[in-house]
Amino acid sequence: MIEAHELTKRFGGKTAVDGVTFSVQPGKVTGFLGPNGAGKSTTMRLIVGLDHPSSGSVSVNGKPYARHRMPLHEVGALLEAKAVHPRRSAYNHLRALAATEGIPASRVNDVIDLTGLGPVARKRVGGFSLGMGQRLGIAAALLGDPQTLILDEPVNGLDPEGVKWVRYLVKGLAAEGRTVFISSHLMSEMAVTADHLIVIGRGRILADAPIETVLTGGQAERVLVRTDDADALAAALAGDGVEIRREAADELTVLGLPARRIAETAFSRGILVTGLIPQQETLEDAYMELTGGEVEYQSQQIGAQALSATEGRSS
Ligand SMILES: Nc1ncnc2c1ncn2[C@@H]1O[C@H](COP(=O)(O)OP(=O)(O)OP(=O)(O)O)[C@@H](O)[C@H]1O
Repeated sequence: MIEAHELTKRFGGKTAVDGVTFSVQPGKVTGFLGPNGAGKSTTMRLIVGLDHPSSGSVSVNGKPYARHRMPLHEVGALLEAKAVHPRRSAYNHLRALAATEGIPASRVNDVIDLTGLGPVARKRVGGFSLGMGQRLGIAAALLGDPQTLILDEPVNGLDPEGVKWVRYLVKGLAAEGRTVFISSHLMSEMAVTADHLIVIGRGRILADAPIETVLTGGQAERVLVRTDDADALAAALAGDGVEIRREAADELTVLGLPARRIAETAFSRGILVTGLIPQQETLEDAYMELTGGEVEYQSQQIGAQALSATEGRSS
């Protein structure tokens, strides 16, 4: 389990992580989702002690990372810019790492097999593709068979087969009861991988909830209804906590009532319903709603800058 309390990190005048409090539970995949510059990598670096908090605290399995005597056995981390000697082979890199905590060579071979690195294990890491480098980072994270896994953008640079492999790997690790914390800016990937989501924007937590709750935005149910008598149905459905929007002459959006209740009301009044379609927000919609104002570099601003630069040239 990972527990952060009022965790803050400032770089000069810039607050990268702004008083975040959250916990990452064992037995499920927790996605850490946010736009570029949101503070995901900084938070993960703070968890494993690569950066020190300006204030607040964070612990892994009950203690700060640095206080674990055998950290590779407790926490496996894949973080960007991992220092790997480019002239060393993947096998030797993993052997050296394993030696720091007395991990046997057989385990090195196991993680090489598990991550599909076998054919390149004796090659120099300097010549690795981004995807192979990611697999090596994941192999290193798994070396100590840790209870907690922290993976920063693990699918970055992987081909579709690799992306799928990571998905099944992390789900399998969580199913074994491990704590899995995985960052991404890819909403679509998180939608099929994570059980729980922590959404961050400009260093602050915007949502911390099961994935289904984030998908529905915690909002009332929304159902699109097609009917031959929209006026009569709207009148029959009106009530406390119910919002009805007229979309077209024969179409209503009803918020706050389940589809079955709408069908029952229509049936009891003899109103013909020709369509009843529960609307599910996509994770992308939910994410845009959550992070809309929290993006560090808004695309329209970049557009506006480009436009003014063009105008500058033409004048
Ligand atoms: N060492 C540093 N010195 C100064 N500013 C930093 C440093 N590390 C991160 N930042 C700033 O802190 C903010 C958060 O960065 P961070 O890398 O944690 O975000 P992120 O969510 O991981 O983004 P990305 O998806 O782009 O990696 C950014 O504004 C970044 O520029």
